[in-house]
Amino acid sequence: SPRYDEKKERYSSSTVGLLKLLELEIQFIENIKTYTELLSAKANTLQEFIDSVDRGKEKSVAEREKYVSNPLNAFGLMRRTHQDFPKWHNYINTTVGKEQIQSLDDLLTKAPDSQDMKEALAGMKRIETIYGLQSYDLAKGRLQDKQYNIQLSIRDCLALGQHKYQEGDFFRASMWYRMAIKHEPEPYAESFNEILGDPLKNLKRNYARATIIYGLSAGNQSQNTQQILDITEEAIHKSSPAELEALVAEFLNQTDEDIAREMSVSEPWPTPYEIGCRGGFPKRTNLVCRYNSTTTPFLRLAPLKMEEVNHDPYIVMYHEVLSDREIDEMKRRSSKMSNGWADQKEANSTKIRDIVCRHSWWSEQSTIRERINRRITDMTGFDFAPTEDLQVANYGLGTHFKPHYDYTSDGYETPDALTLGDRLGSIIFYASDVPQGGATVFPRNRVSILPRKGSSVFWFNLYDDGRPDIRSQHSVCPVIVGDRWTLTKWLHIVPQMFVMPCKPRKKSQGYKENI
Ligand SMILES: O=C(O)CCC(=O)C(=O)O
Ligand SMILES: [Fe+2]
Repeated sequence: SPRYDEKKERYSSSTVGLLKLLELEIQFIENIKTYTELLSAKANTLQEFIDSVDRGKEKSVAEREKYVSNPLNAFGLMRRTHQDFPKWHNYINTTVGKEQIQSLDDLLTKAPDSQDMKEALAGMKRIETIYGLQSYDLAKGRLQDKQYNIQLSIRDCLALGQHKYQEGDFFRASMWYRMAIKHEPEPYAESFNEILGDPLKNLKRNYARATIIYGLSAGNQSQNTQQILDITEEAIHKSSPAELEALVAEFLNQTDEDIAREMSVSEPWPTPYEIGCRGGFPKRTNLVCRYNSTTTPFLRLAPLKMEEVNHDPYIVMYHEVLSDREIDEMKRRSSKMSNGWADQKEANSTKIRDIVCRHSWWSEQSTIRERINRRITDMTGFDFAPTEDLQVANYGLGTHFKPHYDYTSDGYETPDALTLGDRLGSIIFYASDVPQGGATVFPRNRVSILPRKGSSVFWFNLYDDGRPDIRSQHSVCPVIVGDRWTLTKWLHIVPQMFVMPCKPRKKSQGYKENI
């Protein structure tokens, strides 16, 4: 596959990008609307011409003879065919809406490329698998316990099925083909299929194929995938169209729920990360909320609302620490965003990278940035220059951050690491609410935090003696519904030398050597 083009506009990985894509579609349709109006105007004019010279009345030879026998008719006929015909011919030959066609050409160059489409498919797959959602719910606008008045089209279901098939996920491929088959006919299918292709072509065959492959591989671990593909191909090849039709009818006779349950028996158990994303961690009862008025002298005047999230390792939230005005300004100052990768180690690989979100460094000097940096010092007691950069992130379609560690020994190349040392602590400000999905999960501590606009979460990545604490592993669950914005600050160890006492490490902390 082609190398990733870093400079190309990415739409799928952030709501900022998706808004640009929506704008692109609006402009595309606007141009077609104008083009269609011009096309209708031309057709109207031609209809007026037809009406003005309607020759329908002179049907028989006798009538025609009578018509041309009159000099007034004969002269008119001569003049029209000599003078007017070439002009009508010219008119017909003129291209309608040249300007609009040019604009459509230009807009097409900005359309998402295949990488962008792959990222969107990967995002949809994350929403489906990490939350354990069913295709029949997704297809009908049901996301978890919320029903939306949105339906996927036949072509949407088909594209999702084809993606799963290519990925070798035959269970979900089969389910999505099934959704496409069961989809009610779409309006204008006859004319649209001429242009877009018929989505039902070979669909039943592909449904049967995916279902058989899944059935064979679920019940038979001894054969390899290629053997199973060959056996399936032979079986399908041998079946008559009527036999294939009967087989599909048999599958379709079962309910979606039954067939999904039957087929999902060999699906793996959810991982702790997935359980956290699904809200499956037990509720905590031994935690308190209080006002923090001790970290810095300033806080004695303006205490912060603090909520304990976890005692060991220490994870804490602060509420009402970022105002709407600050959020607006933060967004205004972060227009140029680039893709982040969930797996930095594969940064040079040509295969599709796991997109996190779009982010940018807020590196321009501003009083508001200094104010937020000072607030971080108030919250954490950490010392650093109030002119340090902050990172802004915006998530998109099913984008996520898989479980990782913020300390540099996990392979993150940070330019600051050499001068500032490792990332001792991390603080995330939530700059938006996220209605569904997008939790920050600490799988090893069974902690799941739902983003709340204006709140922040703070934790340590290292033990007191500076060694990595694997319990700080955390992740961002895929966003299902919402516009997730965050502001991140990594707190480095070197500037803390005079603030943090260097305590010996406790043996009881489950410390693991060199991970
Ligand atoms: O946004 C979040 O909740 C966490 C982000 C994160 O882990 C990171 O940027 O390193
Ligand atoms: Fe992180």
